[in-house]
Amino acid sequence: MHCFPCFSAPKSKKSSNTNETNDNEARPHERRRSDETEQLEGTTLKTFTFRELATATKNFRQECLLGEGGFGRVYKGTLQSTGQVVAVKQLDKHGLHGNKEFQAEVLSLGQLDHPNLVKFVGYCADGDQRLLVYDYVSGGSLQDHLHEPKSDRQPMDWTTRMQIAYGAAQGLDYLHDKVNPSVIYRDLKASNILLDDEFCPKLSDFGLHKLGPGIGDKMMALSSRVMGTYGYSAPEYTRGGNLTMKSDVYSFGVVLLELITGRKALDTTRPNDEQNLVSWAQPIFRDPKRYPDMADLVMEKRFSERGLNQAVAIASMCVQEEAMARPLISDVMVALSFISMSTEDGIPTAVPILSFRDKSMSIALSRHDSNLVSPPPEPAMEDDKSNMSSDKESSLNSDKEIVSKAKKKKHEEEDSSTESDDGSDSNSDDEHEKDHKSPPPNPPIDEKNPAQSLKIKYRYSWEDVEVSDERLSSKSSERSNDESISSRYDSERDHDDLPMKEEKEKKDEDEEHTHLEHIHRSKTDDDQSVYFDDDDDSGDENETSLHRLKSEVETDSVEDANGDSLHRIKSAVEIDYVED
Ligand SMILES: Nc1ncnc2c1ncn2[C@@H]1O[C@H](COP(=O)(O)OP(=O)(O)OP(=O)(O)O)[C@@H](O)[C@H]1O
Repeated sequence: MHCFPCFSAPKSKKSSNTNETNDNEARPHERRRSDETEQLEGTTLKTFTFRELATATKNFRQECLLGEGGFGRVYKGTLQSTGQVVAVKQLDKHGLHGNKEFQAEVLSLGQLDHPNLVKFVGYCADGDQRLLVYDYVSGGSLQDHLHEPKSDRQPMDWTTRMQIAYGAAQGLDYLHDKVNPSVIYRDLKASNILLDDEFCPKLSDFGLHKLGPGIGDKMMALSSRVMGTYGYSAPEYTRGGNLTMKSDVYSFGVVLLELITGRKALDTTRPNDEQNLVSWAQPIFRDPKRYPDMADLVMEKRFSERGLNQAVAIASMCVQEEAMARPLISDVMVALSFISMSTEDGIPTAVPILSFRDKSMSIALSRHDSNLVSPPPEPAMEDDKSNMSSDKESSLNSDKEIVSKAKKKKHEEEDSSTESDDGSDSNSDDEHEKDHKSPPPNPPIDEKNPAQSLKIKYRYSWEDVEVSDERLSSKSSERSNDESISSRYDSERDHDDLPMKEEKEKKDEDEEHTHLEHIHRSKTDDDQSVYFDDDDDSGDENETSLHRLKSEVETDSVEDANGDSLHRIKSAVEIDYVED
């Protein structure tokens, strides 16, 4: 039931123009035939004939129909040539685009590859038929598991739920942060999160909006696809169609709430004030004592209260009305990595190792240097003398690592707008905007709003953990203006100062609604500790305990086979448990 997907190095995006060859004009050196299926050189993407897919799906027989969504019907099929089981999506004809446009879009889709995305296998553009072929994901959707469970199935336990949330966050983070140009998911919801046999989540339906209804079908587009799904769509999106990555974060928050509560995003069978999950949850967010009441009853309270509090806090941050106040999905992902590893008592013993040797990380480190956009280095380029290398290898060989070190991931700054949009949209007058065109001002802190104050502490600390030396120095000054809490805690530890302690207790009281708290403790530029406050609101003042998270970051550059300079980052995170 456990799934610890690791990152795959994203592929460099090629200009889709180079692949806009019409099927009939295919040049022999670009394609290789295998029966009727063709594989595009340089990709794993295949082109299929209509006949081949008709055979695979028994002529699109009803018994093979998996369901029908906004883009068309989906059939289960078996490819005759390989025996591979696939899902074949037959796009509705009203949304048809020209062959070249279609091919450009699917080729760009074919570049997306991540363990938490449904694998796109290939496509068919035959006459007026447009079909997309995906790996078949056997476990059904999250919607099925949460809201239409089979009677012979055990209800999903807490850890599985959090691992699904973590995996989905990784998939979304990949689309937002790891591919260039970024992809806005647009329609994240429980029915679009498919689960394999081991409950590993795979996001489906990503990047399809360009293949949906065309310009002539604008109204249809607005009503059925662009506006997303009611209950999941961010308020700014439903109101005015303003679509950003933060809209995806909102939808993610709704899914996380569904996982926590077992309630549907929209449930018209419930009383009026409970039909919309977010509206129902909002007043509870302001009253943490009620958090345990939110939990899905089928879990029979088999979860740690602390983990629950943290998960609810994250969800509350994601579904904030104000888009700018929502966290980046990368922040959410890191937070969930800890919660998803929690043991029964809520104390994480380990976090998964994540590998970063790709261009995205280089971009993150040198955000303004476009020359750094280069392919990922070959795996065995340089002897890695540090013990991080063995950690990395083991992460590749095993899905689950119980280790004390873990790789931390990068965070984009709010001003990384150069990567923040779906470039496929960039040359269109599409309805969404760049997520961050300029460094956004921090929204004013509303101390009465626990979600907001949580967010601010949280984001600052994570940025500090992972920034490079160069960035850290600039962050230090920023931090010094905003370190009321950290300096308070630091002084307290260093000097055991009684008045300060009293002040802390008062502060604790003031912040009794804060459940996920990260506090800076910077030692050197690349050796920092961050403390997770484990206060579970048990009321026992003497049992305050903290997880110490120590981060070490190392960077270097190496040359690839072409002599191009590649930047690498190695980072380790150590967690230990300290008594306050
Ligand atoms: N790769 C896949 N493997 C297994 N089942 C799939 C796959 N892709 C889609 N399905 C199933 O096919 C059905 C239709 O899926 P589709 O994504 O087209 O629509 P939807 O998610 O139900 O609705 P919407 O289009 O509004 O997102 C769903 O039951 C879905 O779970």
